[in-house]
Amino acid sequence: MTIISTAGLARTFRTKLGPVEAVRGIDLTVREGEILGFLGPNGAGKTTTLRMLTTLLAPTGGAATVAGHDLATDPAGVRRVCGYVAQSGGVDTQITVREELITQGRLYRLTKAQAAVRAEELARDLDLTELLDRKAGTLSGGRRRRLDIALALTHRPKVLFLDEPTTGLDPGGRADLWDLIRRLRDEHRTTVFLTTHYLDEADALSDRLVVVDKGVVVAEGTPSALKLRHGGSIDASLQDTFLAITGRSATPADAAPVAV
Ligand SMILES: Nc1ncnc2c1ncn2[C@@H]1O[C@H](COP(=O)(O)OP(=O)(O)OP(=O)(O)O)[C@@H](O)[C@H]1O
Repeated sequence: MTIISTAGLARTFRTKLGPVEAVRGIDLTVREGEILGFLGPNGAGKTTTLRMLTTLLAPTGGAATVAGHDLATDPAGVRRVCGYVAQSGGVDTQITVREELITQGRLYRLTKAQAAVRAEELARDLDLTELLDRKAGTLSGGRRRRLDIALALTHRPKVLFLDEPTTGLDPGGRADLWDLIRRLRDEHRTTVFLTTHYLDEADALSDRLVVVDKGVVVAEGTPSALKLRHGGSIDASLQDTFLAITGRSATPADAAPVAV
């Protein structure tokens, strides 16, 4: 079943130097319960698309629905079914993991008691139980990212949007996060829409890939299908395949070692 569908989704920014067509017309579908890897070179329009699909940014053209809710006419409905973890912000905070989780629950209008129960559930699901009474600011990068994901899952969204979730993590932290993302799909049937610059990550995690360049979709399919079609063979690397599709490398923000 289709859970996200976009048609000609577009966003032009007005700047002093003139209009910037960040997203020129994205047509894509995402199926319920899949992990979709959303790839593209720097500046291709990935974050802008994510921000539109999560209602943080209004489109200037086209249309989209998320779990049956129309972006333009029912943004509150879209927000109810989405969780969004933005690129790492490096937030340092003096409050505990438990307090962060409870505050988030309260923002979603849970009672104090419900928010406390939900905090425990989320901590259990995301292996944060031992850390509930630690100050959030003292967590390692990987644990902080797990907390960010826990916060985004407070209202049990059907779709989780992750913008470069493993950037800056060490190999162990990346591997843990991959396991977590797979578990969300397998145990909760959560649809995961993620962007990454790490092609090994996209290859290992994604059920399907959508490649964007200059604000439009330039290729889509399973990792194997894309390798066969664009890389020349099913054994081609995703690096070579990506290069064949876009003419550019995926230019990771830093050269992270491979997690397996
Ligand atoms: N608020 C803004 N005002 C003007 N231009 C913007 C704004 N936000 C993004 N852009 C431009 O839109 C284009 C797409 O940006 P976006 O951040 O969506 O790309 P991206 O694919 O996520 O890039 P990266 O991989 O580097 O994170 C870029 O040229 C960017 O400079």
